[in-house]
Amino acid sequence: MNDQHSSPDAGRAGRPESAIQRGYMSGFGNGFETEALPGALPLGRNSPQKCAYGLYAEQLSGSPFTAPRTTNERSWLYRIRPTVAHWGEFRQVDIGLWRTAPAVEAEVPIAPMRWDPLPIPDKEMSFVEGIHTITTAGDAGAQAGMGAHVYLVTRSMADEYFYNADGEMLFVPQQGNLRLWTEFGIIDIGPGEIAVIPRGVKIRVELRGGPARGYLCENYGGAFTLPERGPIGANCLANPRDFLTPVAAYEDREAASTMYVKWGGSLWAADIDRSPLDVVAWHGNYAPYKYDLRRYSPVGPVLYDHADPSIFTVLTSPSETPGTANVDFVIFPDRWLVAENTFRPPWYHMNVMSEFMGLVYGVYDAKTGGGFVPGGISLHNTMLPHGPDVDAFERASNVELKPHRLEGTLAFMFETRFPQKVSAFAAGTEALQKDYRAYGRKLKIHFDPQRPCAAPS
Ligand SMILES: O=C(O)Cc1cc(O)ccc1O
Ligand SMILES: [Fe+2]
Repeated sequence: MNDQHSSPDAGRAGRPESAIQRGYMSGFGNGFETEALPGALPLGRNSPQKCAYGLYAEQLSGSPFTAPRTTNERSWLYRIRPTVAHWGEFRQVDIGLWRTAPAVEAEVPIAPMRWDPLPIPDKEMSFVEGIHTITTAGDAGAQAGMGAHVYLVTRSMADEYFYNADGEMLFVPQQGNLRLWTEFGIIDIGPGEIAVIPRGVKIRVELRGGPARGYLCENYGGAFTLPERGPIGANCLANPRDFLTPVAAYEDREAASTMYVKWGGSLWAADIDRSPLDVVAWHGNYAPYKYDLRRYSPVGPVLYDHADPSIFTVLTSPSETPGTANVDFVIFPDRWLVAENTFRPPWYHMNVMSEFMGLVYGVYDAKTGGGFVPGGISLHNTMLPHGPDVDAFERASNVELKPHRLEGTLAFMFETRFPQKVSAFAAGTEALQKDYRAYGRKLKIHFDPQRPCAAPS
């Protein structure tokens, strides 16, 4: 745990070195308020002439000042030093395999693509070093689109901090547990959970236990929010109360450190001499959060047919066009399948949105023939045909249709309005499955003009 201790303990000059509070506040997009020292948060105002404890006030704006109320996001941070005082001389450093849209590096085949899980290397890799971009879409500079990455982490960041100016980051852990030390407090996540770190929020990513692998959606567009529920009403899907935002926790710590910033598609580094995670209190609605995907309450067809996957949207990043998401984060969790006289897995389809999929655990019901395994990735790009593999088709066409519980499974999709470009790394890695492009050709012809009745064969 580095040299943080439980709160508060005496450090240099008898001052507490940190106040490490653990805990979360419930709700989505609330106006939260939290303080790690009593009275650190100014009452009834944002900018007192002098802040309590000699803190500095700083506003972090996630939306334009003038955004409508529903999308207006900002927080007030009361910190030991404002961010500008943590600002060293930045130099551009190697960004490794992290790419930012627009990044046209490889020919994108007009074919479905699939990858085996990227192996976790033996060498030491921090979160910042371990980002492997698979696809990019849109244009980060235009605040549209996303990057879809796999992170491989084998070491904790130590005296290293990071913030992303290019997008907010949605973590989808697949293996191993992470502790996200953020300016706003501490978030622990593992497989089955997600976390969202808004654009500009400083973090230090630590391992809790063994190495970690997961997926990361870098959303360049509008902040993720909950989808409308329409006629579903006030309950089910992802319920706001299950989203958890950490309580304030700060470090008052001097140490030679490095601040990394991803800004304009490049990685920048500066030497700093104090922890920038020095926010003693904060209030506002722009803050990181986590969510346990197993709390998701799916709603689906209870009589017949297969509904569009939008029923499983956990979070959506809207674009300016209604109903046309910059990115949707959609999951395929445990649930009952009960539809009568129905081909229950996903249908064959072509989609104007492009689909990046991952598997956290279990088996995905459209791909029962193997090849889409936990930690793996598939890409079904704009208007490219896809659907169940031959195994899934034959099974689901012939199975006796009793109520069936899909158990121990969690697949997800980053679905964007933009076509996805494949990174040179993803196009060239051994993990790319060369034979996946042909899976559709294994489907048999069942057509028989003499047999109008669709009885199972
Ligand atoms: O292609 C996929 O596997 C994802 C998906 C699932 C589904 O149930 C309906 C449409 C869709 O794109
Ligand atoms: Fe699809």
